[in-house]
Amino acid sequence: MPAHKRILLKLSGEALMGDDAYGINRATIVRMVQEVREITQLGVEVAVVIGGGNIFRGVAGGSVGMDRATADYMGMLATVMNSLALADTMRQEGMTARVMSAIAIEQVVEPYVRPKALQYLEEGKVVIFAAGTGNPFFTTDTAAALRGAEIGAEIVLKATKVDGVYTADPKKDPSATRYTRISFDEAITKNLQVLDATAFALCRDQKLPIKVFSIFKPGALKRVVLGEDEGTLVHV
Ligand SMILES: Nc1ncnc2c1ncn2[C@@H]1O[C@H](COP(=O)(O)OP(=O)(O)O)[C@@H](O)[C@H]1O
Ligand SMILES: O=c1ccn([C@@H]2O[C@H](COP(=O)(O)OP(=O)(O)O)[C@@H](O)[C@H]2O)c(=O)[nH]1
Repeated sequence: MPAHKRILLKLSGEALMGDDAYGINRATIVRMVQEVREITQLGVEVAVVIGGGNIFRGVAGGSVGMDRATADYMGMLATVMNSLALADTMRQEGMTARVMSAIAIEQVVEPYVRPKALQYLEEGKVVIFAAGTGNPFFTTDTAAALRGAEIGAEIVLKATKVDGVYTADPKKDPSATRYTRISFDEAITKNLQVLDATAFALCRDQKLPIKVFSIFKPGALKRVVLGEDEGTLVHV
């Protein structure tokens, strides 16, 4: 029995690269989609927000002198590309997915309309929210928190490059240890960077728990959905 009826899954854009230097690695995206298919087969309603860091990261453009807002719009367009790739891979794997964009780009994908998203979810379709929040200076983590709250998801699942929230950045501090659970307040006070502060604050205010787990570990998503011990739960 799944532990949740409706979830918001945040997939790292950067993880789509697999072992490549940039872009979308075919084997990686297929594997991710197959994992999502497994949880839809459990009867879980799945909405997805995907990042864009494998194609473009706004802060990187900003750091080389590009106007930050322009760079961020490029980042949002990168998430549209990833969303289209994800939806198409889902189609090839026998699933039905709908992409909805936060910025108007209607020849390409339909706009985000909340009641329509809810309808798709009730019909068992996977809904992929593209273009983040539609606003520069935000991240796709914040988009995941926002859409998660809007659609009444029971939890935000952040599938990322690390297998949970650590006492410090595990890539910089090898002695860091992983939390099994941590409260929002503690994570904010300790300034733990695995989700940005805006996303954290939004989830805390809305009492929307977050589970952080590895996107690279086969079977981890299913284990999370079944409520098994996996990753880190950030709770109220
Ligand atoms: N306390 C921490 N616990 C876990 N990861 C952390 C922590 N602080 C920083 N990080 C870093 O956060 C990164 C994941 O966050 P992020 O860059 O948002 O990834 P994503 O591509 O999923 O959006 C990890 O690669 C990790 O190095
Ligand atoms: O609401 C949003 C979501 C994303 N972005 C831009 O899109 C990029 C890609 O998203 P993100 O870095 O969150 O992707 P990920 O870390 O998952 O690869 C960000 O760097 C921002 O430049 C934005 O401006 N507003």
